[in-house]
Amino acid sequence: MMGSSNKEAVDASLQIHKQIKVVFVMGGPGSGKGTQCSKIVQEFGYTHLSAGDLLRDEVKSGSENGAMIHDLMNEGKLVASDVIVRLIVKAIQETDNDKFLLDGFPRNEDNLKAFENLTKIEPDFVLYLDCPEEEMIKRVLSRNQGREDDNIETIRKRFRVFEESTLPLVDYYASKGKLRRVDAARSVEEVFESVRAIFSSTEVRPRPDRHCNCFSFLRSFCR
Ligand SMILES: Nc1ncnc2c1ncn2[C@@H]1O[C@H](COP(=O)(O)OP(=O)(O)OP(=O)(O)O)[C@@H](O)[C@H]1O
Ligand SMILES: Nc1ccn([C@H]2C[C@H](O)[C@@H](COP(=O)(O)O)O2)c(=O)n1
Ligand SMILES: [Mg+2]
Repeated sequence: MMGSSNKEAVDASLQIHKQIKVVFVMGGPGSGKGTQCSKIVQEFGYTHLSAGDLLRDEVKSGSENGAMIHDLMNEGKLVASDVIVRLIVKAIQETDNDKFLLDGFPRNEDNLKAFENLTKIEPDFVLYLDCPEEEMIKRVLSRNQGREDDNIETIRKRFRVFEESTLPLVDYYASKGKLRRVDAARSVEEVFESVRAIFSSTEVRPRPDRHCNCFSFLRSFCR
């Protein structure tokens, strides 16, 4: 066991010392979080951090937590908050970008508290991909990405965890006015139309007319 002062020192070294913008991307298993995040990355330049992928990479790396993470994921259960939060913070520290999509995080209140305690970061907003369970089950069962937890028994458990632990957080962000809900039961492109509108409205864009005027003034001055 790590002594408490030693643990505080490790926590301090994990703090994020840069101004960053974070968007939480929430939705049930198979709602399309990963799919939409890839498109947001292409169009808006975010870095995509999938909590599930970070855990799967940790299992593959053969780390001391790997076996424990593997077993929990295959039972459809959640991994301890400090484990996933440390992986997310490390990934943010190692990335030279200032805006991040946290896909599949937070999954419960304890995840959120651990993240807030360590980083003091509040999400700009929360994107929620709202999809009926039958559609999500259909998508996950035909995903074919070799995920061990994509079997009907584990999927059912993942849905129960989503309903019991994650949906209350969705309601919490709705009550704070931070939730951006999208109907995810449409085609990938239709869903992205709605997602694009949300991200476009939050981007601070340079005012091109002012820049153009400034450059044309400089050009005429140098002639
Ligand atoms: N709008 C959509 N319509 C039809 N299929 C979709 C749509 N969005 C994603 N899919 C497909 O559904 C499957 C699940 O999508 P994706 O992996 O993006 O979901 P996810 O929310 O990240 O799931 P998980 O929480 O299990 O990681 C993939 O095979 C993907 O290609
Ligand atoms: N905050 C998190 C995120 C994910 N997990 C575990 C449990 C999930 O079933 C699994 C796969 O996640 P997905 O790729 O479906 O987003 O990872 C967790 O314990 N805590
Ligand atoms: Mg995913």
